[in-house]
Amino acid sequence: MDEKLLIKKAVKAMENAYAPYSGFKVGACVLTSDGTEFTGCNIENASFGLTVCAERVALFKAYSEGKRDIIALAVAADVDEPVSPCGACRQVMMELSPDALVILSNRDGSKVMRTGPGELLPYGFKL
Ligand SMILES: O=c1ccn([C@H]2C[C@H](O)[C@@H](CO)O2)c(=O)[nH]1
Ligand SMILES: [Zn+2]
Repeated sequence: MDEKLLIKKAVKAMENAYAPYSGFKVGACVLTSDGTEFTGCNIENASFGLTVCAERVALFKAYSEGKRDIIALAVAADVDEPVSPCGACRQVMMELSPDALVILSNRDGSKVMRTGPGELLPYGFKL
């Protein structure tokens, strides 16, 4: 797996962020076991609670195309330090991509953290 390339794609997806309210742009790129990639960006709404994060957009795109075997998820935001996913995305990652390598990046891939859903959400809720 080319982690650098996956980060690059997350950084690129950030450009499509629709974030007129927060100004906080995020991009994501999911990689599945057959090599397919799905990008995502955050999409905000005037009714703030309807906002969807970049991570969930990318994960939902993969699932909606029948690709569930997610091996990696790169996330990048337009900030100096690697982005930290919100609690909702951690919960979704735990269920939809439990074994994925999660790569968190800053705006240009110069600072990166490697983690996973289990580490991001210890004792996460399960049914
Ligand atoms: O990991 C994160 C953190 C935040 N956001 C989005 C949600 C909202 O549009 C904006 C500010 O919270 O950033 C993401 O997409 N992913
Ligand atoms: Zn989120």
